[in-house]
Amino acid sequence: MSILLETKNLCAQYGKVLAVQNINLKVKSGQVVTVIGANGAGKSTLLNAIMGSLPVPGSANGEVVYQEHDISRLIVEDRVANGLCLVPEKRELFSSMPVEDNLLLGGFRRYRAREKNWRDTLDEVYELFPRLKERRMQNAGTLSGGERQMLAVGRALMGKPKVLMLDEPSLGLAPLVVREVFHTIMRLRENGVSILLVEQNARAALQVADYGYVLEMGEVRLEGNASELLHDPRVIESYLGFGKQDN
Ligand SMILES: Nc1ncnc2c1ncn2[C@@H]1O[C@H](COP(=O)(O)OP(=O)(O)OP(=O)(O)O)[C@@H](O)[C@H]1O
Repeated sequence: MSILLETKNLCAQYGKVLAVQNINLKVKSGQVVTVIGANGAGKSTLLNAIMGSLPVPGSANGEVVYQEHDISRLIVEDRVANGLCLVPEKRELFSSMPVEDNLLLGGFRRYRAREKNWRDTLDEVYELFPRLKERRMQNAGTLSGGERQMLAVGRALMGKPKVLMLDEPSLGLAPLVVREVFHTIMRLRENGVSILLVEQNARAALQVADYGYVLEMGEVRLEGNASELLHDPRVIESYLGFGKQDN
């Protein structure tokens, strides 16, 4: 399996505060890789550093290597054009616009690049999320939490990303909807999308992932095959809870 995305000694800071340091992470083609960790561990910062979307440009150093090219100096738009896409924790939908317009905006870059058949992806997204098709004329701001999450993922898929980065996709969702979200992640993987998944719901994340990293205070403390991490006493004690089933 070839390495699609890799970080080499990636660091990011806010002013003088180092929020993530020396992260060496790999996403191989077709894999789901998860980064788990407590509040404030640096998970979102890591995704933003990979995407080039930190609040202050240039506040990351180290390398982001994508398909063997160092992309760490590219602006966000160019990283998107290369095939990276981030669904941020806040989803950032256009609330006063209908579902379908939000989705079409996700394909705007491909439209502008005169990519043929870019609109066909809309049917693929509707096939994956029939609920969005039913609600395609409804304003995004009136959707339920789970539907908003589907729309955020659907909009990202309209750009045909090769690596989809998801920041806490299960946040604030009811257990049944969380299950649906993780089911979707498995379906995306079957469709050939590689996924970098940041989650506080460690158990569910490790259950769908191939490989995992445990982030503590900005540093990788543990890494390994997800199935091994699920049984690692340190992970169980700190992130899974004694005998606790999240879903
Ligand atoms: N814009 C910012 N300015 C200053 N400090 C920030 C900023 N964003 C995040 N931080 C700090 O960086 C650290 C890492 O935050 P980050 O949001 O990456 O953690 P996280 O693991 O994603 O947490 P959570 O699970 O709560 O979302 C925290 O101490 C946070 O307070």
